[in-house]
Amino acid sequence: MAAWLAERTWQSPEWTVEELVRAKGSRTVSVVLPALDEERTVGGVVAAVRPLLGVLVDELVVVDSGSTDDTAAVAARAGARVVRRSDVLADWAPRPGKGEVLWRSLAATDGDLLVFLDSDLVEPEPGFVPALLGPLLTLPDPVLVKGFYRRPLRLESTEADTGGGRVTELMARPLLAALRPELSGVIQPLGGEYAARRDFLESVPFAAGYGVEIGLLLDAHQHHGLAGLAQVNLGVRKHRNRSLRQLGVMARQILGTALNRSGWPQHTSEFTQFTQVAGEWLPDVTEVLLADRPPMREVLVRERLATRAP
Ligand SMILES: O=c1ccn([C@@H]2O[C@H](COP(=O)(O)OP(=O)(O)O[C@H]3O[C@H](CO)[C@@H](O)[C@H](O)[C@H]3O)[C@@H](O)[C@H]2O)c(=O)[nH]1
Ligand SMILES: O=C(O)[C@H](O)COP(=O)(O)O
Repeated sequence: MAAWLAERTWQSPEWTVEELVRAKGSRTVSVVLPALDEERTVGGVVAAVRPLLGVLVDELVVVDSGSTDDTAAVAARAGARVVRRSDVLADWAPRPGKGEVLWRSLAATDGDLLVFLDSDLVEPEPGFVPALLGPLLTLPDPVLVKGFYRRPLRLESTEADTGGGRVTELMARPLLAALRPELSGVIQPLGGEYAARRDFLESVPFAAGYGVEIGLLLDAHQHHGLAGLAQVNLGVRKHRNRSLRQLGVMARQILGTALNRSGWPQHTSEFTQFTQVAGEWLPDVTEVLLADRPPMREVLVRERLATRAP
């Protein structure tokens, strides 16, 4: 792990866009933003990537996860192509959650490399995309490049605040240390800003909901070893923070995916939390979906066969 950390961690990524365009050659890049009700922030994230379109980036797609606000219109106005989750894979009824739209994005785009960025980022940096692409474009072995950053807990936090990433620090990193200690050098295992090779992404299952990042990390390591992973410093990341209660459900989903990848299969789970109503503590049960979607390569082969059938 120490050797990987030294060799595959870029503390100050310095690739220029020109260098990366040269290294890219004939390969293509799709940038994908999953979005559920992000009308306030999605335009800013699209605007941060838009200047790279036609230069380093070949397509910029917002995959809408069933928003009921103005996310799709705002994203389109800012210059992204908007894909609704029901626009692709018509035979697969959409499921809720982030993993579902990332999985569908593989069928909605055709870049050789994909970059995922969350659309709730506040003050996103234009340098995120070039930095994430650097290791994929300049080295032969990485298949997955994770971003890392300082994470303030609140948008209004001071410069020194590092209190964010509660699920990351209190669950995901301890869990990896127990289940897959080789991955202890990954600074932000859950981060939503990462880049990957399409051939890798199409070869693995996609976990439901918020399990998708830990699933991809564990699978990249399982199939490609530490050499398949890299991480780059993206500076500071601010986002819309969720409540502790919402993070509890997220943590259950991430735990389910990690256990699925470790020989304890789980497909759904009832997760009970408690709320105090008029002095009484009442249970509140959430059905947590833990089932994976199959590798997209298999799905596309089946789709092609179906369209060829008489
Ligand atoms: O059903 C959903 C839920 C979320 N999102 C989008 O996914 C992104 C991240 O979702 P968010 O709820 O903001 O997650 P975080 O609280 O930021 O959780 C962190 O940890 C998660 C678990 O690894 C990752 O999925 C996130 O990217 C990462 O930022 C945002 O753009 C959302 O709009 C969807 O598209 N569909
Ligand atoms: O990545 C995480 O740990 C969760 O998104 C929570 O992040 P926060 O504590 O910064 O809200």
